[in-house]
Amino acid sequence: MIKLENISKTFNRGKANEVKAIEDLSLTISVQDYVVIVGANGSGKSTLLNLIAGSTLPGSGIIEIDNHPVTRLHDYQRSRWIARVFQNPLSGTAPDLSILDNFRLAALRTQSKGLRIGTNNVFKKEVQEKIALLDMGLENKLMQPMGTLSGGQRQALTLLMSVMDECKILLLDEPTAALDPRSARLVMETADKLIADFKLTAILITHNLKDAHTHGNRLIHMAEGKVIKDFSSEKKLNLTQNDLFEWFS
Ligand SMILES: Nc1ncnc2c1ncn2[C@@H]1O[C@H](COP(=O)(O)OP(=O)(O)OP(=O)(O)O)[C@@H](O)[C@H]1O
Repeated sequence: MIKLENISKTFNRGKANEVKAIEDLSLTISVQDYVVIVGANGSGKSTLLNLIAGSTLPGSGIIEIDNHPVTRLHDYQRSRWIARVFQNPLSGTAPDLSILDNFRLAALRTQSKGLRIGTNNVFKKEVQEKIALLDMGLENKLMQPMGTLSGGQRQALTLLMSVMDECKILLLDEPTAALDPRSARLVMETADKLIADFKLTAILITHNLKDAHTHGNRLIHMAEGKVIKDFSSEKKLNLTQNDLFEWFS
C-alpha cells in the first residue's frame, strides 16, 4: 500500500520561477491497485511518481509504503519496494550486451532474490523461463545484442528486468510514448501480464486516452498539482473514451 498525506512540492521556492508542482495532495493506493494517471502537461504527474520513488523529496507531508514511513528516504533506499520504467526504451538496457548479459547486469544491480546468478546454466535457464512469460519468442535469442531488438521488444524486456527483484510497486512513466502503435500495444500487454502475474501495485502515467480507458482498475485525473478526479473500477467502467477527452477541453 502507498499512502501520501498532505504532500506538497514546490520547486525554486521564493524565486521568480517558483512552481507549485504538487499541492496538499492526499492519496491512498491499495496493494493490488493498478492506477492510471492522466493530466495536462505540467499537472504534476511525473513529480508525483518521483515523490513515490524517492527521487524527489516533498516539502511537506508524509509518505508511507506498506506502513513504513519513507518520506525522507531517497530512491535507492526505497528500491526494494519499487521498480520504475521510463519513456525511452534505450534508457533501461545496454545495447552492445546480449539479452542474457543485460539480465546478468540487472541481477547484479538489484542483488536479485528472485533470480540468482549461480552457475551459468542455471542462470540461463531461469532467464529463459522468465522471458518465455512474455510470449515473444525471445527466450531463444539470449545471445542476441539488445541493440538489435525493436524498441517494443527492448521495453518489454526492460519491464521484465525491472520486476525481477520481487518488487511490490511498478511505476510506469509514459512507457510507450516513444513506440509505434504495435510495439506500444505489446508493451502495454506485457505490463498488464506482469502486473497480474507478480501481483504488483502499479501506477501508469499516460497521455494515450485509449490506454487510460483500457488499462488499470482506477483512473486519476490530475490538474495543477492536485487529484481532481479519482474513479474506482466500477465508475471507470461507465466512462467512455470521449468522456476522458472532454476532461482536457
Ligand atoms: N526539477 C524541477 N525543477 C523545477 N521545476 C520542475 C522540476 N520538475 C518539475 N517541475 C515543474 O513542475 C511542474 C509539474 O511538472 P511534472 O513534470 O510533474 O508534470 P507532468 O504532469 O508530468 O507533465 P508532462 O505531461 O509534460 O510530463 C511543471 O511546471 C514543471 O515545469
